[in-house]
Amino acid sequence: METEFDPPSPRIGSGASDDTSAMRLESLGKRFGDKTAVDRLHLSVPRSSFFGLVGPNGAGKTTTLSMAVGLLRPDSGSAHILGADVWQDPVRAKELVGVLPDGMAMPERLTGRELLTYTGLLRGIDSGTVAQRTEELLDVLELTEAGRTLVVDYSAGMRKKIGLAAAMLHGPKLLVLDEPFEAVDPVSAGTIRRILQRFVTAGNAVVFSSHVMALVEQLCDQVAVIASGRVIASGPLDEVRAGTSLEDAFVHLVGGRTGGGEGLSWLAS
Ligand SMILES: Nc1ncnc2c1ncn2[C@@H]1O[C@H](COP(=O)(O)OP(=O)(O)OP(=O)(O)O)[C@@H](O)[C@H]1O
Repeated sequence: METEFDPPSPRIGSGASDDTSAMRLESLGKRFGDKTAVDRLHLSVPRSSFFGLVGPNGAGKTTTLSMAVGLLRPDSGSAHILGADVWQDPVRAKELVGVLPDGMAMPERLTGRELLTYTGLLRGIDSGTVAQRTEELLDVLELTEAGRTLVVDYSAGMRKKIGLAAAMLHGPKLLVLDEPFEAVDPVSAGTIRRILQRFVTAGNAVVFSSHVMALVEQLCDQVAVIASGRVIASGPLDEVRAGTSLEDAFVHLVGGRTGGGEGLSWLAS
């Protein structure tokens, strides 16, 4: 297991020629005013891995993932996706990655089907392939009916699913998903899990953030814990949880408070 005090592992190299990582972040930094959201963060995601990113609220997960995929410009450091520099070679990097951002802004006045068609054509995919993939994705994600509904009328879970479909449409090699299971019903969550597992089995990689430790334990072979904008532990799931549950390891690593029963006496009276 790597901790922030360990020397960088051999996986964390430098330069685009190191192609052993699906995603490699080096000394990534971002400040918002006085607030350091991401603090010289290093992270290496092996190819063919199902990688879970966990951390307390405000730890910097969304900011990190946004910089990793080219949605937010870092103040410092670099991000590579399968050897492509996200900020020097954005077109190549964006061919390789599919992204489900947190709270993604969507064209609200399109139907789900139109959204996927528009996304595919913008990606430069021929219209026949776009039409075929669109129908397949709508079917698999149980959105066939919703394909005729305007996105503005979608529920939170439907938004996640159509966002995931849009992320997968161009056949990326890496999926970066911010809270992909949030607000998704259990049946759809099972479908998404199976789709992602097949994607990884085929040699691709998934990075996703979640607050649901049981889900991360169930799906991921690799995990990183982020706190205060830094990776405080990273590596194979079994090494990070070190014989305990991931939840216990998480609380231990981030120094969680065990209290909560004291105070708020007015509420319990
Ligand atoms: N656009 C912004 N402007 C100012 N501060 C920001 C902005 N985006 C994020 N932050 C701050 O940066 C820190 C990291 O936020 P971030 O959203 O990356 O955390 P997170 O780990 O994804 O949190 P959560 O688990 O609650 O979603 C927080 O303190 C947040 O308030």
